[in-house]
Amino acid sequence: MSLRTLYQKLVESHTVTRLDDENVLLFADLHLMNEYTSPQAFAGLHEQDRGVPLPGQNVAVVSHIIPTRPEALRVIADPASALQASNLKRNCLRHGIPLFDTNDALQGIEHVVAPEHGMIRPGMVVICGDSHTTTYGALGALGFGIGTSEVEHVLATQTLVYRVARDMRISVDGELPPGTTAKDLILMIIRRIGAQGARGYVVEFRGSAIAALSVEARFTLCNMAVEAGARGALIAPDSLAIDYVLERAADIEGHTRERAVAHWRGLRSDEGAVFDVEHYFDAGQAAPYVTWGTSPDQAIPVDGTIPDIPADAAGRPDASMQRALRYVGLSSGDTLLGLPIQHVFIGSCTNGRIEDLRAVAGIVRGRKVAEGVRAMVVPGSGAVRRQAEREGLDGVLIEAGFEWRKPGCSMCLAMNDDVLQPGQRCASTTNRNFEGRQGRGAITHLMSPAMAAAAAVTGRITDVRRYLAGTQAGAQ
Ligand SMILES: CC(C)[C@H](C(=O)O)[C@@H](O)C(=O)O
Ligand code: SF4
Repeated sequence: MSLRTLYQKLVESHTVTRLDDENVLLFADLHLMNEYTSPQAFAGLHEQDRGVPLPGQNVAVVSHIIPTRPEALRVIADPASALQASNLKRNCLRHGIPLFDTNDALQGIEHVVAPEHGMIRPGMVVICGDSHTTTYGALGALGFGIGTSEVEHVLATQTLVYRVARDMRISVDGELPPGTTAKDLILMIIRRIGAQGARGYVVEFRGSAIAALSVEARFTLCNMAVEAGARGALIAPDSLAIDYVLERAADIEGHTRERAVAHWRGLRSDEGAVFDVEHYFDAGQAAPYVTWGTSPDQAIPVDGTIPDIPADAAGRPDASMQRALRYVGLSSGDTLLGLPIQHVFIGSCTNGRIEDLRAVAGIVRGRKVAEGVRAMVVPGSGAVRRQAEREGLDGVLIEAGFEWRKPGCSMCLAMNDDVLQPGQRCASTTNRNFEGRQGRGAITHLMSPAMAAAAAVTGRITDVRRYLAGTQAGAQ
């Protein structure tokens, strides 16, 4: 038998039938939904009088449009958004689909909620009408985003017409230097391969630096693989990933557990399997990365400078880079160190988990949010929020001057009440810095939670390494 990659194995084990040279009908073990990309899908389903054959293999959340102010009862003020949420509820009730509704204690962002309840298991295919479904590769599950019409197909059949991707392997060896995280690593990778660098590929991450990452850090990495255009991300499940799942999947016991673990341990690319493209990185080269522009690949080490504008053969300067620089109010040669920010946002499916909040609390403990800066922490889910409160992190953050919010997508994208004003500059732990992403005319600088925390207390983009005990590195 020919040697196969983990990706090929997952596709093969979920192929109901091969449709042609490029496409298969793929079975989805789990289909996640949000209020934003599901309404038309349900409407289409109902028009054709179809049902949902496997409602228990679907789960829905309300996350994008909800307010995150810490009121006891959250009420969605915008009528169109309120309708999306009530439609989702009605549709879920009608079909018996489990829902994490606006005011449920465990509500949150889909990509934070699903893994923390043990719903994501190695070897699964997980589909969702949301691009950051690649997150689940951290547990050895093939996750990817789809469009609304495809959501309808998955609801009706639990399958999808799927064009098989090519295989890319990204090997990362070496050790992440102090003060750097998985966020810095993925920003470094995206910067090198480009925002379209993995387009058409599913990326398998491997190497000693990947093995050393916590499961939550792996979520961050796989979450942002889509920002390099990847159609999926995978990390072969090791004992760390398997333990993470077992701790949360209460239904897997006894004999089933043994069989599951044996199966999960075998989920890896065959030795010698061929990848269409390979990239190699040294984690030791990572530094705290910050984006300067309007695409996630426009990133530099915090103590670096914004590159020159490249020109084509005829000497014409790159128009998209010119436009990005104009939008963010910066120039080639500028450094980001010391750049004043007005807002700090900690949260999202990239960096809204408990380890992220611990990292933030670690920096801001005993310090204050700088004068004139508005800083908020929006936990990725109710469970994260509760855990943080159990650890007293909320107290540390509130004492420092942060707003302690309820879970949701919040300021990751301006689709709810949390929106920046034009011209405001935000240090953000999210995944996209597109024009207007956090509010019309607002400027987003992507960075790690620790870096965003450092920006909060200084009011400027700051090298977090200056806060590491016993070092002067990066001192401004
Ligand atoms: C709203 C949704 C379709 C979108 C996505 O697909 O990712 C959003 O979550 C985002 O992060 O831009
Ligand atoms: S937190 Fe941001 S990236 Fe994640 S699902 Fe919500 S809007 Fe998309």
